[in-house]
Amino acid sequence: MGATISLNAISHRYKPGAATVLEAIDDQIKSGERVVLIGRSGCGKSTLLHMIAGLLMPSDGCVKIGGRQVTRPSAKWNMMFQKPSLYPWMNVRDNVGLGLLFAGAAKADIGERVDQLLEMVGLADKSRVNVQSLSGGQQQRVALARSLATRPDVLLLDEPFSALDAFTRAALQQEVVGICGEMGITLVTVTHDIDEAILMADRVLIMAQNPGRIESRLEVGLGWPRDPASHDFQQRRRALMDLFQHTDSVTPLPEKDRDGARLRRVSNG
Ligand SMILES: Nc1ncnc2c1ncn2[C@@H]1O[C@H](COP(=O)(O)OP(=O)(O)OP(=O)(O)O)[C@@H](O)[C@H]1O
Repeated sequence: MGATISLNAISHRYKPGAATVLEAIDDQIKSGERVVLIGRSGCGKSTLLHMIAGLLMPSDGCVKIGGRQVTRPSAKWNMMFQKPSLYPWMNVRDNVGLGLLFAGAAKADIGERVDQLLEMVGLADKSRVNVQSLSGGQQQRVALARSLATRPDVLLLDEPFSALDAFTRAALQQEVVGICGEMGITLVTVTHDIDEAILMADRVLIMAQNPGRIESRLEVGLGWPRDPASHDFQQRRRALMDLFQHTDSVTPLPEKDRDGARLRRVSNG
């Protein structure tokens, strides 16, 4: 499993004559690679992720997955959002199995696959529980299991852990990276968080805004699992912070954002 993703000369305006949101985006993501898109709010990260998911077509250029142009969503490239968007009237296992049901899988196969997935995400004992009675982190695990059910080649995450507490977030970051590694899934994650980027990426694409573009790239070059307290992790974190600050300095920021940027720089050392 896994598939290459090529971003070919992508530019985008939401309407003819409107501002250019993305300009000349080019990148080749290898099969099984874990890539993080990072950048300031509004630089076009989600727009680009929606294009990879086939939810939005670029004005110019194209996305290819496994060499084929993406023109629509598919169960082979699944997207997970900040809010898990589960069906509140269903229990855990029915939510997880829904994609397989739509894909026409046999009931027995669905049951077996759902059991495996619930085991994988640590929710085997919650199988018959209604999803509304789960914590935010548990609901995200259900969404993760549902995303993995159709054995996707590509998993796309749009800030999926930002609403969770720090401990749950750290556990899920490591789990997702580990599961995608085991299954060979190509993983693209959007985040604002420098630590999350170093924790989850083989390679980080740093985006600048006005118009949105890839300003620089960082090969993280650390093994798995990663220890945020280690010297090497902290060294990569600083390298990414430097690139991020450089990107800020070449991008004129709106006045209202400047204090926030300065504060973040101070607090991140
Ligand atoms: N449906 C839309 N119609 C028109 N403009 C849009 C639409 N969606 C996003 N935009 C604009 O495109 C730009 C990029 O938005 P996008 O959500 O991709 O950025 P982002 O980097 O993901 O931001 P954030 O980190 O805040 O989620 C912004 O200026 C936004 O206002």
